[in-house]
Amino acid sequence: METITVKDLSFKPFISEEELDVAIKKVAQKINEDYKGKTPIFLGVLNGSFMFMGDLMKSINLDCYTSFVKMASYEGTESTGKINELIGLNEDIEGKDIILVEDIVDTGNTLVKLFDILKEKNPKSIKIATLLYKPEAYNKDHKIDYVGKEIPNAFVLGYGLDYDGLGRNLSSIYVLKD
Ligand SMILES: O=P(O)(O)OC[C@H]1O[C@H](OP(=O)(O)OP(=O)(O)O)[C@H](O)[C@@H]1O
Ligand SMILES: Nc1nc2[nH]cnc2c(=O)[nH]1
Repeated sequence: METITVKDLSFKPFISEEELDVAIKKVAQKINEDYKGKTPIFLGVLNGSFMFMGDLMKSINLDCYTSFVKMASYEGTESTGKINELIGLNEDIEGKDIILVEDIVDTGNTLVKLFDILKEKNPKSIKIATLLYKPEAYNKDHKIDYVGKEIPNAFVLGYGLDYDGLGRNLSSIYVLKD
């Protein structure tokens, strides 16, 4: 694996496909144990989670539902400021066990917004599974239940994660070269 260039930036190899595979299977195994006998709804957060979700679900052996949501944020009026809307949730989640699937938790802003919106729909439980987690950047109190890999506070690319829309198709993770 070599250095790659995406637009104006150079990235170097960071997490190989093999390492990702091991991390994902570990997360799946833990979820399989924790949710034995339950029928959770896995909710992938688009766009970034599509690859993780695909590989994770192949190792989940529970009866489960699989769906995707997306956060859309737009400018409201002066008094309402930025409005965050959850789109794509068609199922009724009341009384259901939800597992939110993210590619990365960085500051935690996205996670907290999603959590607040979902909580209003009265699910039985909401847990978070993320492939990558940046502990140095995270500034929220919310517990992150399943983490594939902890990484330093650097910009990463590939396996669903983009730079300006590009690079999501890379099958491993790269990090910005300094
Ligand atoms: O913890 P945070 O600082 O909120 O960052 C994490 C979020 O950022 C990325 O999504 P983004 O908004 O870039 O959308 P995308 O998945 O479509 O790329 C990523 O997929 C997470 O959802
Ligand atoms: N591509 C990419 N998106 C992110 N969103 C939050 N953190 C990151 C990151 O390190 N890389």
